[in-house]
Amino acid sequence: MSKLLKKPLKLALVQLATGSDKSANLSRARSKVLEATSKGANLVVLPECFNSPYGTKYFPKYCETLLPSPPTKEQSPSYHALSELAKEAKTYLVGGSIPEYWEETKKYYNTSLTFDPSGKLLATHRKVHLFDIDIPGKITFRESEVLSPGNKVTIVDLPEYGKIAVAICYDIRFPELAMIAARKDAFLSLYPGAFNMTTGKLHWELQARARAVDNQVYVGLCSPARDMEAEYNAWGHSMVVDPNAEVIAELDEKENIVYADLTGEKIEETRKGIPIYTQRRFDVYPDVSEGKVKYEE
Ligand SMILES: NC(=O)CCC(=O)C(=O)O
Repeated sequence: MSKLLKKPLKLALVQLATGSDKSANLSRARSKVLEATSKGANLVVLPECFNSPYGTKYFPKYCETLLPSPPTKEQSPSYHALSELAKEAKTYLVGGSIPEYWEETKKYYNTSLTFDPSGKLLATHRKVHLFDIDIPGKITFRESEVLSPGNKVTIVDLPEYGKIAVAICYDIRFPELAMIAARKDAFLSLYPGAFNMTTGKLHWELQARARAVDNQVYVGLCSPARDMEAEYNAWGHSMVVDPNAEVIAELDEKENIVYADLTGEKIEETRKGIPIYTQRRFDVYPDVSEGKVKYEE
């Protein structure tokens, strides 16, 4: 038996078609998550900003209050919809992300909630690296105009399976998060994410495969479906990459669900063949998972 992934796990990534109607987004997410679990999924993932359009002007309009936890239904309909759905579908559920407003600090965050099959909240990840880029003539985006960053690495223990890491979209460009999680025995790094038509083509698959090959873990990227009528056109192409950095499941840009069967044996086999795990030279460079790291485990 593998120490990292104790038994096989069926992962499902829901590439949801999202729109401007929050309650329609929530009910569409419900039907897709139930579809995924009817096909045997044990862990289901929704995309970044699954309950709203993606864009800085939408964060204040669609935000919900999560603290103090648990919020009331009025404060966060999405929290309750996700919790009830995880329980109804009897699945671990990484609820993509939603815009959060924290009254105490008057700050907005891009926040992901993970629930267990009893509907209990297991973890909260606030996007650590905000998506601020400027590629002239292609795309300019500044999440930091509205959002504040989160401040910790999120590792979630799924007791029957093992540990997973959750981060959000642009976080994938910072290899430290996945590396730290892998060194702390996570078998999978998950990124609800909405890359775009410029950087999606360039870097979406590359980033997924890079995090997998660096750490010899599974990686899952879950995008919204592409909507060419929306202001922000998501790349789509939700995918699962194995510990050997091979893309084992991938969608095109349309709404759909992608599945992959993850095993501990695949991780062990990869690490045995190319044993970077025992070849690291912490006498030459520091281990980024040691020292000053802020975690939520
Ligand atoms: N929502 C995001 O963080 C987008 C990140 C992105 O497109 C990138 O290129 O990175």
